[in-house]
Amino acid sequence: MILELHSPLDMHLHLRDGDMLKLVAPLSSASFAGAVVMPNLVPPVADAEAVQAYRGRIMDACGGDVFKPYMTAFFRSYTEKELERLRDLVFGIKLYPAGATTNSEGGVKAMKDAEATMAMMQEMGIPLLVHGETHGFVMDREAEFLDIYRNLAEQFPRLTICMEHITTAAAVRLLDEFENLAATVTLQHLLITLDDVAGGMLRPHLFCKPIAKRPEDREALLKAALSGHPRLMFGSDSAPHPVHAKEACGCAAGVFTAPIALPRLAALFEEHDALDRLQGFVSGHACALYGLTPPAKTVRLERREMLVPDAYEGYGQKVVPMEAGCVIPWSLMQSGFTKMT
Ligand SMILES: NC(=O)N[C@@H](CC(=O)O)C(=O)O
Ligand SMILES: [Zn+2]
Ligand SMILES: [Zn+2]
Repeated sequence: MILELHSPLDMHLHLRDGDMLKLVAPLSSASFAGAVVMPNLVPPVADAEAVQAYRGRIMDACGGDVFKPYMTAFFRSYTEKELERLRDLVFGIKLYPAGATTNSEGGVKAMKDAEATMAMMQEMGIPLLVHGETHGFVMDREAEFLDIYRNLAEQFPRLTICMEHITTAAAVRLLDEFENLAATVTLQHLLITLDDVAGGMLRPHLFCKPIAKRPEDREALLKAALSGHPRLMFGSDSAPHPVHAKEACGCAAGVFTAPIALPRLAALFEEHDALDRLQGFVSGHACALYGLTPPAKTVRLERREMLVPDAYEGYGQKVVPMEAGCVIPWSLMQSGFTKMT
């Protein structure tokens, strides 16, 4: 059986930089027609020059693959002039609460400091993407942030606000309270709970932020994704860290899923008789919501077993994927169609 996906998009992707970028970019450009690339580099991508330079490095790393990076800038207080330059260069601006996750120390310390920039973004039609976590108890950080989302959605009704990588049933419910809220959900949060991360031996390659939550949260996320919720999109949040940073006492937060994302999503949606909803989840909803016209790219999957490598290595980097060593019943078909001829 062959499944064709038209212009699949990853709406939340970390490509990193340097040698790691060279290793992981082709693993995304092989599967997707484009991706929303996160700006949390060191230093963060926080001005027009940095956005343009990073885009160039990403395109070089993707080789000849048909792949459109939808760039983002790291949220800070921008002047109107800076935003006017950025709006033609970025898909959106990504807000990190200071210290909430990887490379977010330079993020927003108090939401009130962010309001002036958000008001201008609303007028300019620049989407706001948010890592929605407080600094509370680790299992409550997203739930506590929902009031902030509610206030922002009310204060800026014409601003599209994307709740990135939602992990709770409460966030799914909030999605239906405001038309200007959207959300991405990762592969891992449709599959695992905190029990998979820490219920037995601690599994560093399943640790990410926001942390995986309870079974009822996973069920709510899965139900919304399988039902084709029009404002819920796939965003892998594929977040590669070198194996020594994951298999460590202080384990970096991030799950690396880019190479298995589409085959594993096909298996999941097939398991729930929802394969017909996959196209919308990985492309249609995002295109409709944001008015995107991604490059035409047909990605073919076939029902042939894929053995997930123990690691991906190259350019002096080594990254362990989720489900390393496991068998997925779907595979990406190798086809020349995805290369620029
Ligand atoms: N999700 C993660 O656990 N980590 C991401 C950052 C982020 O998306 O929060 C990363 O860049 O490593
Ligand atoms: Zn995040
Ligand atoms: Zn992320």
